[in-house]
Amino acid sequence: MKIFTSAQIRELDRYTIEHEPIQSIDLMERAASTLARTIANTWDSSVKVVVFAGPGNNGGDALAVARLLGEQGYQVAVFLFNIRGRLSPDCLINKRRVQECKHIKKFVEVTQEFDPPQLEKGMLVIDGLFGSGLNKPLAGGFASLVKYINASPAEVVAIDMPSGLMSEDNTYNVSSNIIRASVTLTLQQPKLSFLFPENQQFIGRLRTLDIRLSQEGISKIDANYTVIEESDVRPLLKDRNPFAHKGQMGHALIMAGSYGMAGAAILATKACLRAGAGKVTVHTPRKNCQIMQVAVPEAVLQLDHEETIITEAVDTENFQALGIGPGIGQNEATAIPFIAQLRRATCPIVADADAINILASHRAWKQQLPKGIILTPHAKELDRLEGASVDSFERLTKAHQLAERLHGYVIVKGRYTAICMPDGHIRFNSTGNAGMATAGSGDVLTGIITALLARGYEPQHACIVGVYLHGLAGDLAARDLGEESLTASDIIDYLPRAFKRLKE
Ligand SMILES: NC(=O)C1=CN([C@@H]2O[C@H](COP(=O)(O)OP(=O)(O)OC[C@H]3O[C@@H](n4cnc5c(N)ncnc54)[C@H](O)[C@@H]3O)[C@@H](O)[C@H]2O)[C@@H](O)CC1
Ligand SMILES: Nc1ncnc2c1ncn2[C@@H]1O[C@H](COP(=O)(O)OP(=O)(O)O)[C@@H](O)[C@H]1O
Ligand SMILES: [K+]
Repeated sequence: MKIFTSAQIRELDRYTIEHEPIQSIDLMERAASTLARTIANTWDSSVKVVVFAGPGNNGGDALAVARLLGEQGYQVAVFLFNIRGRLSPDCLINKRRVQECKHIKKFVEVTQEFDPPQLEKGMLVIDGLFGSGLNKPLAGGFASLVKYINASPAEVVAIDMPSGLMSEDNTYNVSSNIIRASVTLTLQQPKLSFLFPENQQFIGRLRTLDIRLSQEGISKIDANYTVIEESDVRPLLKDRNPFAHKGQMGHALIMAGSYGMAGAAILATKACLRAGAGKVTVHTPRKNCQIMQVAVPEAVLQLDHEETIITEAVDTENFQALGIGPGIGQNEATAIPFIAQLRRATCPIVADADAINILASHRAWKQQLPKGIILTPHAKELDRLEGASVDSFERLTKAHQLAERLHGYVIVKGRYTAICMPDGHIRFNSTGNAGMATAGSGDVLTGIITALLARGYEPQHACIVGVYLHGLAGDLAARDLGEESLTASDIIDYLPRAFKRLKE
């Protein structure tokens, strides 16, 4: 699914109007009837409704919703904010329709002074002040109105977007000037800012309503952001040749673990085997020998000559992929061979966890990374690597610039893990759940992506399939076990079911 910017939403609007063809006022009516139907399905006509409409098309939608609810017997009071004496053409038409509607008993057009209505518990506020046309954060009277609504005990339904929230960049926004909705009814497609954790407080429960914008327009407009869906992943999966032998299924090298962190090596290695690699060799400190042999008997051990940390760079000619970093620590005696290893590797690489922390404390090394490298930081690791960010948008921007600079892939892990591609595209994962917020989940992802690279997946496909499968395994595990008790090992245990589901 594509995520469009506000400029692209306007373009898609225009495309639909021109090619369906449909009058823009009728498109607004179509959106409004979908909105009104959804509201009526949740709140019956005993609820008192207060509609706040702005001067643009978001306000136009809200006015049309007010009229439609009025016609269905809801008691609706409408406040239209027309401070500059300028309404969008469709907002103006809907203002007249509301004025003519005998079911709307209270209609106030605010041009200067505003005497706010009493908002009580049990009332429903419809927020139609601003949507995707907001061009700067709210201030002044609108900011005061937002604060007033937020302070009230009434429930708030936002049309398209909570007013005050920008579609993409909220870096310089003021959170107290943004509507906190309990439900957001967004039109056609979620907006980029909805994917960020800090914005969930504004959005509440999100519902995406299909208002039948042109499918042809949607496919023609090239989006920089997309959400990965199952239908994107299925065609990427490789078959296993019935005559396959393990030598053809990819030999992966995992460099992981230090004494006390053998678990990271175990999780990455097990996940790598479960994700289909033909053979997995683990390079790990000597002291991990016994535990590795017991925990993952399928893996081949390559022991470092040091007891407790990794201190060697090794030949990768016999391997088709290298996964490096989980639990390796940040000792300088590990850091030096680590960068040597990256320079020396002849196969695709996934670098995670301490690998990223080492790079963060040796900034100059970032220029020496091989092209096509896959980095898998969580938000904090990315902050260490690229400097602190004030919000997710800024962090995503930095990740995407890093991917372009490195000609590599930067996977920022989280609820909607973002894969930043070297060509500037960003693909968001849709699978996964809060049960996966548990130590070791990231090590499992490293193992999975390493296996896919070893199997011969193109790096971009290994990233897409890897994050999707990882989240899907987590979702299938959570369905059976619940989120609370989920462990990283459960994600590995459910990988077979995730593959099976995608291959069915
Ligand atoms: N393709 C779609 O998704 C459709 C969108 N529609 C609606 O149209 C909306 C977008 O309409 P518009 O482009 O008219 O934009 P909005 O209605 O979101 O806002 C634009 C108006 O707000 C003013 N404005 C912007 N920022 C401001 C600020 N910081 N302070 C004060 N005033 C500010 C602008 O000058 C303009 O008058 C969507 O959010 C949606 O509700 C629907 O009508 C139907 C189709
Ligand atoms: N709330 C969540 N929703 C979806 N996925 C999540 C959530 N929390 C964590 N995950 C996933 O779990 C993994 C956690 O990785 P990471 O933070 O590196 O953990 P660790 O360092 O403990 O292994 C990531 O792939 C992330 O996307
Ligand atoms: K709104």
